[in-house]
Amino acid sequence: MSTLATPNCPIIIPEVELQDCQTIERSIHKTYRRHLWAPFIRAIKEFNLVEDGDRIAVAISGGKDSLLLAKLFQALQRTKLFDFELVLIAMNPGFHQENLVALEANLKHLEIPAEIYADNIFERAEARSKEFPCYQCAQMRRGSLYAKATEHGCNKLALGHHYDDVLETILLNIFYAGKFESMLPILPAKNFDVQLIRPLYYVEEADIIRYTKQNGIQAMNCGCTVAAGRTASKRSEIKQLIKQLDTVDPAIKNNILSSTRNVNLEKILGWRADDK
Ligand SMILES: Nc1ncnc2c1ncn2[C@@H]1O[C@H](COP(=O)(O)OP(=O)(O)OP(=O)(O)O)[C@@H](O)[C@H]1O
Repeated sequence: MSTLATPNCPIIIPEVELQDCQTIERSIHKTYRRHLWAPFIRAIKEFNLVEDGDRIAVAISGGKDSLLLAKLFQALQRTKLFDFELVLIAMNPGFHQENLVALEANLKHLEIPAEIYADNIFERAEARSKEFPCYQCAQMRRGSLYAKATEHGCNKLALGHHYDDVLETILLNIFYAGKFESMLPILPAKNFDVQLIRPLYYVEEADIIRYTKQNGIQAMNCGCTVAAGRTASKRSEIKQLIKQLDTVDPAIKNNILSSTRNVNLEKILGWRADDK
C-alpha cells in the first residue's frame, strides 16, 4: 500500500507489529478509553445517535477512521447499553487490487465481518465529470451506501467522519465557499428513509492515528484511483492551518466548533433555511 501514498494523503506507518485482535479491542477500553471510547459515547448520548431498536449500517472504507468506528460499534454492542443490530458494509468502488487484498486482510484480522460489495463508482464518477470527479464520487458513494443500508433494512448509516473533519469543513466552507455551514452529527438522508450518523464527532484524528500506529494496523491511506494527489489540497492546507493555530492556543479548535452552537442572529448579515 505504501506506493499509493500522496502528499495530501500521507501514509500512516505502524510503529509496532500488528497486535492481535483481543489486544486491540482491550486497548480501546484501557489505553484509549479517554480519547476514543469516551468521546464516542459522549456523541452517541448527546445527539441520540443510537437508540434501542436501531439497525445500524457501519460503512467501512478500509481507512483508519472507519476501521476504528467498526471496532467501537462492536464494543458498544457488547456493553448492552443499547439494544441495536449492527450491519457492517464495505463498498469496493474500484480499488487497486493490493488495496482490496489489504482491506480483506484487515477485516479478517480485526474480526470485522463486513460484506464487501462492488460498485464501480471511481469509473462512473470520472466518466461523468473528468474535471471534478471528487464531487461526483462523494455523492455517488453516499448514494450507494444509503442504498446498501436500505437493502439491509437499516434505519441508520454510520460514517467515520471525526472531530478534525468537522473543524476543517467549517473553515473550508468559510474560506472557499463563503458560507457558514457545519457537518452535523445526525441528519436525515435526502432520498432514503435512513439517518446518517457521525459517532466520531468528538474523536480527534491524532488519537485515531496514535491508536492505529500503536496497534500496528496498516489502514488504507487513500484508495482513490482517479484523482488522488490532484485534489484535497485545500483540506490539507486547512489541516495544517488548524495545527498551527492549535500550537498558538489550544482553545481554538474547540472554539471553532462552539461557534456553530453560538450564532447571534442579530449580528449576521443573512441566513437561509429550507431555501428561504
Ligand atoms: N468505499 C467505502 N465503503 C464504505 N464506506 C465508505 C467508503 N468510502 C467512504 N466511506 C465512509 O465514508 C466516510 C468518509 O469517507 P472519506 O473518504 O472522507 O473517508 P476518510 O476521512 O478517509 O475516513 P476513513 O479513514 O474511514 O477512510 C468513511 O469514514 C466511511 O465511513
